Amino acid sequence: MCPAATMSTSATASAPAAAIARDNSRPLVLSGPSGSGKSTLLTRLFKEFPNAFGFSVSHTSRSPRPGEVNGVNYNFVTRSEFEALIQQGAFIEHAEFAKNLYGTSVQGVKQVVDQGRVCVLDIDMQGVKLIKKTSLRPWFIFIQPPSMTALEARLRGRGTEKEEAIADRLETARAELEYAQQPGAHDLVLVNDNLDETYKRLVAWIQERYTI
Ligand SMILES: Nc1ncnc2c1ncn2[C@@H]1O[C@H](COP(=O)(O)OP(=O)(O)OP(=O)(O)O)[C@@H](O)[C@H]1O
Repeated sequence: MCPAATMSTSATASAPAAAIARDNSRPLVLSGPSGSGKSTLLTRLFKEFPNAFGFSVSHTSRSPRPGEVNGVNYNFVTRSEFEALIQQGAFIEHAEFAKNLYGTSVQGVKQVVDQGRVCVLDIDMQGVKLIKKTSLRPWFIFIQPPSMTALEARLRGRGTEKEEAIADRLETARAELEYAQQPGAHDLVLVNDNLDETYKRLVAWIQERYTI
């Protein structure tokens, strides 16, 4: 994997478009500290290109809530089915929350590709490390906050976390930023200072690699 290109709104470096084969079967992985702007950027992207992208449907062992549809909100399976899938190596990542298992499966990613969409994964650093062990060949984008101070301000400004959770997220962010410094960790590092500029650079980079 090539060293990541780092782009802030003032940088211009990018690989020549002609050198890269467009391949919509390659998943697009977005990672970055909580509060760095992943959801904001993805919301814009899905709105501008409504038919181009899709999220994979996760598996869960929890029961469906009223209105939830199997295969749409989640792939609902029993706990023993979930555990069998773990044994078969079906999951890129899985975790337990409130006594229920949740996971992202290789099959779930392939389903999105089969629907003719680019599969987008918004995952954390552990997920990035795990997906690298699969045969899915994703592109990796890291959304970097301009500074820890800015990240803290955004997390507070969002108003969705308690003070303790903010401290936890900042601690995790330090580890994620450190990992992102390693050569080959990501294909693109986007410093999200000016949102409009970051979004433009994200779209330009995606359009060099996918037909959307
Ligand atoms: N470039 C930017 N400048 C200023 N504020 C921004 C910018 N990008 C995003 N924000 C704001 O920062 C906050 C965090 O962004 P967002 O929720 O998209 O982060 P996230 O990376 O998806 O976090 P999480 O992983 O916790 O879901 C939001 O309130 C968003 O409006």
